[in-house]
Amino acid sequence: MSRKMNGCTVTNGYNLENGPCLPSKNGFGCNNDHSASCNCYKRTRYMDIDCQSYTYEDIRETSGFLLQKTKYRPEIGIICGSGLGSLAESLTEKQYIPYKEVPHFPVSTVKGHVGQLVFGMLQGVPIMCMQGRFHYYEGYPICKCAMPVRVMKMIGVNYLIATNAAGGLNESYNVGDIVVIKDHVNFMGFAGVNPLRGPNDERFGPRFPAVSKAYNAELRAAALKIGKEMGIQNSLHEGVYTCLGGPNFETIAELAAMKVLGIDAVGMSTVHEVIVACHSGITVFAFSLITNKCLTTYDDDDVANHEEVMETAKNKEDVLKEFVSRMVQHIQKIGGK
Ligand SMILES: O=P(O)(O)O[C@H]1O[C@H](CO)[C@@H](O)[C@H]1O
Ligand SMILES: Nc1nc2[nH]cnc2c(=O)[nH]1
Repeated sequence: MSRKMNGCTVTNGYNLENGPCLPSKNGFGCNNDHSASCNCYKRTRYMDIDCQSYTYEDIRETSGFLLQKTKYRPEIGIICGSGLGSLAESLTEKQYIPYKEVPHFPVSTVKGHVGQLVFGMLQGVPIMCMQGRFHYYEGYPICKCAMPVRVMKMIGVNYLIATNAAGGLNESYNVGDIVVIKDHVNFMGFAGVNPLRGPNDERFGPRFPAVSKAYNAELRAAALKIGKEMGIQNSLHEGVYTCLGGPNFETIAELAAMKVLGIDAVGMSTVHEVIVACHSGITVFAFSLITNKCLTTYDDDDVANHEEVMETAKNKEDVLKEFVSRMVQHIQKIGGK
């Protein structure tokens, strides 16, 4: 059945003359060029849900809302990992904005992720902090999990500190250690699950971004120096992180395979955020707290569990607050406001 929609002749949702055509959910229609910036291209049925990302205008609406709500103009953003929400509590003059009040924002569904933005000051520096992140296993498309990073960028953030809880696969790691991430293996990306999949709006960044230097070398070196100054150098490492889709923890065979690939820490987050940060020109520093040792033999009695993850995070909150606070001080020194 054919009818006119947004200036296109549409048959069963498809514009047979010019390609697929549907109105966007906002009611903005096709502008007939069917380019990546055309709403009909972005909101069409031929594209699967993982590609139906937020438009530039959506992100502008979200950041505009936040800029109106807060007096802060942060250049540094922090994402708190599982059980690491207390990092936001070290900010002073805090302003909380629950995700559910922010236009287009997903909401947190995981224990240990409060689900609010915290604006405030740390070391005299304005900070935007996510107390709760989004994971693929929660059911959000991966581009939506990474969407807040684009919002950060539009607000003026140039440095991202991404934190996470992870299983230690490297045998030299102990529970409670910190791993400065020097690189990642994007397993989900191997299967095409990538936050940049879908039409690319060049205003966000290039179609084919390089990510081989995603984890800033200068900040990594600074982190190791700060670790020494804090006297925690024996429990501080540099390593390779990977994100699996979750929500189940790994099998013994999966962990054995990952070990061969040189992976040191295993989690279910961060990689999508780092890719989007890199795409938009944000400088990244990321670290894992090793909340549990990956169990790599069949005769281990234990099994991985989220309670242990949360408990370890709680036990390490003071040292992590100090570590992050010193990193912020360093970033401010080298250029972040
Ligand atoms: O990566 P963050 O959010 O720190 O959380 C990690 O801890 C949870 C599992 O206990 C998973 O969500 C995993 O990704
Ligand atoms: N995938 C994964 N995520 C984690 N988050 C915290 N610990 C773990 C773990 O052992 N595996």
